[in-house]
Amino acid sequence: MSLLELDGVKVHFPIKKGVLFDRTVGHVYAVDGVSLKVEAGETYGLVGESGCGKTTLGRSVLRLVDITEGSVVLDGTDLAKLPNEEMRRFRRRLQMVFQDPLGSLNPRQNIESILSEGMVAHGIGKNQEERREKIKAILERVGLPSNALARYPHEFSGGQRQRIGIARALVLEPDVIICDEPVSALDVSIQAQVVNLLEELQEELGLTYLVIAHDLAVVRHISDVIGVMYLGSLVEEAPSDTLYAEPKHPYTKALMSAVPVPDPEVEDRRERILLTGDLPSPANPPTGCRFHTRCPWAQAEKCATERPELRDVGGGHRVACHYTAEIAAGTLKRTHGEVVSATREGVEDAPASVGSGDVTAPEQSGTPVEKAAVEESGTAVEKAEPKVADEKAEAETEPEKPEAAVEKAEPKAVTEPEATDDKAQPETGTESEAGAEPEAGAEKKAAAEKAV
Ligand SMILES: Nc1ncnc2c1ncn2[C@@H]1O[C@H](COP(=O)(O)OP(=O)(O)OP(=O)(O)O)[C@@H](O)[C@H]1O
Repeated sequence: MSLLELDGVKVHFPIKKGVLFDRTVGHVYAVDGVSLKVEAGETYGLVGESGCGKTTLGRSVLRLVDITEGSVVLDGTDLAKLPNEEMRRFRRRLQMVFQDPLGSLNPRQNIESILSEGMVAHGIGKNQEERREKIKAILERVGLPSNALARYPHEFSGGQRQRIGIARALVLEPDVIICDEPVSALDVSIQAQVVNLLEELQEELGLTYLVIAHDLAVVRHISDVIGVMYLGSLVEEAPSDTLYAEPKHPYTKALMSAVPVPDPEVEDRRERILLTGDLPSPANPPTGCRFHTRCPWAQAEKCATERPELRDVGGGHRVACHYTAEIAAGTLKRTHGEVVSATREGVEDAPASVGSGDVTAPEQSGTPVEKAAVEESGTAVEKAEPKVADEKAEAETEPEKPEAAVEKAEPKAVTEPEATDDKAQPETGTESEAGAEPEAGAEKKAAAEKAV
């Protein structure tokens, strides 16, 4: 049995109307029947356009959103069926690292307080002394100075704040960490360091990751298995190398065809598949195959009426398409869309994204994340080190202006029913040393996310 197994997970958000919002007039089919398995010690990468339901799926695993249907089984226990109290205990084993490190850290709490909170809630450490020692060790492990304990989130750079987010997950000794866009809010020069850190921690601590990202480069280098999501469901899943070498679903093919060839000396003879049309609304998804409205090979009737299952085509490669074999053999007529030859010029001019979404292709070799791939040589890690030192120096010598930091902590609407009833309430009266007046929304969000 796999460590984490999702079976037919659906998350449908009701659309409410009426003066009291008491009339349900439809649903947003954010996640619409996802089944996947994450093996212990491995990384499952989930990619897809903005709005395809990646984040909702990640949150459903932690039950931060209500699961409409399906099961989420962690180590033999179906989390979807657990009473709230028991689920809270299970949350220690499932931690989340968020995209916006500042927004998910309470600006009024110092790092020791932020990291201790979950430990106290889950009964880790006999006393604060013991917890502090553990926090210090973990801060050191994630590359932060031990004097970080008494400092506040705004005093750190973006990369350091993400390290704090990772440390907050690690102190609870989780089995699975869900990383939601773990590096997309970071400067590209810092991204590889954080990716490297996640990989090193996985090796040392035997962690299991579910990594959600729109950036194919990040997912490729960190994942053992990759799942491609489109409009609430998986359209393809395969071991990382297989998916990149042999994408079979038309949507994945289109994504991959936007990936530039890294070597400028190599002539790129591939065809680029340009998708037509926008991503349909998840409140009104197309019938049949969800992708048929944009698929270059969509065939009349069948694709518009029958929803394809995710079928195993061998070697752990699963594809949800009625015509996988015919498309691979080149025997199926293209019905619409455009295929252009990818001359080097064409590729370089082409945007590294597909359709209306924001799935971005890996950039040319030499980008920080590509460098992370050369870990065998140690080059990426070596290159990353001086920058980490820079980051430390930056935080020690030039703390960010509190006002600017607070501005960055954009409050997002948080609609996490479970989290709000959880214990996490921001401490009151503990204003930051710098006297920053954090926005209430940011604090609320941090409190909700911290409840994970
Ligand atoms: N609480 C909610 N109520 C109603 N609709 C929601 C809610 N949360 C998400 N949605 C909708 O569900 C769909 C999937 O959203 P989700 O955030 O999971 O997508 P995503 O792939 O993670 O996108 P992004 O990368 O932009 O975060 C979107 O159409 C979104 O508007």
